[in-house]
Amino acid sequence: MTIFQGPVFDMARKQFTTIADYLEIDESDRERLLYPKRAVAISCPIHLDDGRTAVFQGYRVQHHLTLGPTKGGTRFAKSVDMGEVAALAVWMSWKCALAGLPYGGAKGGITVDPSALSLREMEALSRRYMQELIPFVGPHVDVMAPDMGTNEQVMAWFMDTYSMYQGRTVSEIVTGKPVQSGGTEGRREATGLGVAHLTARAMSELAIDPSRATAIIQGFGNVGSVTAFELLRRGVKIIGVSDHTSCFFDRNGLNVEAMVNHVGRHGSLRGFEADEFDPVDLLIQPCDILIPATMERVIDADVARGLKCRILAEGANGPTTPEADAVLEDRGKDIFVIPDILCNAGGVIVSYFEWVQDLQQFFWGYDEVVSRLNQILDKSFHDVVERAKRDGISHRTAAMGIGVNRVRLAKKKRGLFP
Ligand SMILES: NC(=O)C1=CN([C@@H]2O[C@H](COP(=O)(O)OP(=O)(O)OC[C@H]3O[C@@H](n4cnc5c(N)ncnc54)[C@H](O)[C@@H]3O)[C@@H](O)[C@H]2O)C=CC1
Ligand SMILES: O=C(O)CCC(=O)C(=O)O
Repeated sequence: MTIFQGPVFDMARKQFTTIADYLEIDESDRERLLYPKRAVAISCPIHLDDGRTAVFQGYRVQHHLTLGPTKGGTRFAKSVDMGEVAALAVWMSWKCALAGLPYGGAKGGITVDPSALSLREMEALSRRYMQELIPFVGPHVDVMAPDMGTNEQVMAWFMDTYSMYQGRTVSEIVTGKPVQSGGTEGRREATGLGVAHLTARAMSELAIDPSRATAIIQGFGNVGSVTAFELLRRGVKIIGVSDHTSCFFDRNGLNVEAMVNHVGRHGSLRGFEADEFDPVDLLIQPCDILIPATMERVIDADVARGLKCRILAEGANGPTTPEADAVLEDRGKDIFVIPDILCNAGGVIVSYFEWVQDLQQFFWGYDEVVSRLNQILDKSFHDVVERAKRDGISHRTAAMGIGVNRVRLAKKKRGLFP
């Protein structure tokens, strides 16, 4: 019996079994690699604007501490539970190892609909969450960052709350902060920039001309909107976009800039245009590039059978179920998959740069950040594609295989005492 349960953790467990079989990892070593080292559950009471007190459930899971501090985002969403954040923490470990970062994986969050909170309530909840976690985090223990439902402002509140407790500014306690508060140039855009950069690499592998390519993007938050903008800048036509409120599709291309402005003013795509598309059908429309940038498990076996894209670039974490992966395998690899732990690694890579800059109090310019980001992404992309070709395996198995093996070797070298 384990506290890590539910469909998302099951998915991480199934994927791990596939990788452990591929790497021929001993049965006796498997649990040590898969199960998180630490998991904290907290209650966060806050005063609501109407005077009532509400208690929100929060979590933080630290998957392994073998390579350095743990690292990963904080999610505010209705779906958050221990199983979901544990799976996301496990994926962070493989992601960091694939990119060669000196971190284990972590993830945390609060079960809440952030759109139902006022700004004051959001600040109270963010500060209370960090305050409850102070005994369990630290710049060399566990370093948080943004994820779904959180942003630069939430990171600034986290940093301020931790710093007040320490009696000095500790900017290296979280990443993804505003540049004005010790953040790095480029972190806000990093995940989307990385998704677009790797999508361009995939287009070049498949000899697709960006100026003739079309893309559909599910999710128009940090990752989805920056990816849309960056692909557009590279000449790709964005024909489909959705968020949790609305869905739009136009073969002639959507006005991405107007959409970004609308979301900036209204918080979502609701009311952008009257002419809406059925979100259930969006993912299976013909296009060159499909980018899921929302929740886990949106591409199940049925959706996978219906996909008509040539590149599946996973901006989200865990968008494709293991059953869908099996369908994609059966389809004979006609879709070039850029798996999540490779595709969306730009965020944590630039978070690493932010942490390093904060520790040194020596800051880099935007061009340096992006050039170092692209170097790491290019190497990871090359490693994954070559490993997949060499061993006749999927890109996901190759990416996770590289990540899991690096963690396994690090644990093996350190040994187990007594
Ligand atoms: N922010 C980051 O740096 C990173 C984020 N990710 C992953 O990318 C994904 C998106 O994260 P962010 O963009 O940061 O979140 P966000 O909170 O900025 O945006 C989320 C977007 O998804 C939409 N959405 C939520 N549920 C939906 C549904 N059922 N159908 C359609 N749209 C839906 C929301 O309306 C919003 O547009 C998540 O899986 C996250 O874990 C991965 C790596 C880094
Ligand atoms: O920037 C980070 O530390 C983590 C980003 C994240 O949560 C993710 O890659 O899923």
